[in-house]
Amino acid sequence: MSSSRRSERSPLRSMAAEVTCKFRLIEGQFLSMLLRIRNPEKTLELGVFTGYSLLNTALALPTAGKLGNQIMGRLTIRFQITAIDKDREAHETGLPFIVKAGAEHKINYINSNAISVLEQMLTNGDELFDFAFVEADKPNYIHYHERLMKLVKIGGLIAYDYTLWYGSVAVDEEKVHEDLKEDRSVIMNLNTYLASDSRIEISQISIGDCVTLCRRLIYLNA
Ligand SMILES: C[S@@+](CC[C@H](N)C(=O)[O-])C[C@H]1O[C@@H](n2cnc3c(N)ncnc32)[C@H](O)[C@@H]1O
Repeated sequence: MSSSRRSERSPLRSMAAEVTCKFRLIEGQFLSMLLRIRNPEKTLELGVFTGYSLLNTALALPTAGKLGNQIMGRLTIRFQITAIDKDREAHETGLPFIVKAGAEHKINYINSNAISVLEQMLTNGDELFDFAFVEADKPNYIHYHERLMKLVKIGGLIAYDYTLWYGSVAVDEEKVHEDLKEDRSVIMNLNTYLASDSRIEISQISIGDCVTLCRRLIYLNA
């Protein structure tokens, strides 16, 4: 892209950045409120980046029980959030803020590809989660969903972020910016998939760029 084209687009980009910040703030408040209402013990986050939603989650979780049980005289830490991301550098950038907020001990950060960690959890038969927040690579959302259907408790919640994809899913394709087109079609497929999945009930919350909440029902399709 030429420098003149770049500078032409910069006001739009800075406006988009400002809108995104506002989205994120409102979404963070929503996430905190949801967690305080649900009071989950064990949560999962796919896609941490610098940890904005992770910090919101950590601060919303109850303090009681953050340190686990006394087992044979030893204090074992029961992590309440398992947070997975392949970008360690981003996590390390945000980590000082998590430490400053006194929330680090609630987090079990795993630097890895999310699918392989979920597969490992299924193989190990790990304890199920009460809540999962998904904001990693959009093309894998459907693959995450299939695994989360087995890793989140019946009655537990899965939240998928960005399910309006900057509003593009509601706009004719020819009017959509080139940069958004690929993930728009991925998100449209996901939305159709979730809407027809009888193992869950869903609610698309028009907050930030939309969060789809899925409550796991009885596992119908064995
Ligand atoms: C939009 S950011 C997440 C934002 C974060 N939840 C927040 O509140 O700031 C997406 C993150 O997903 C991570 N990611 C993308 N694909 C992934 C994968 N296959 N496995 C693990 N992490 C992945 C990226 O490294 C990136 O940090």
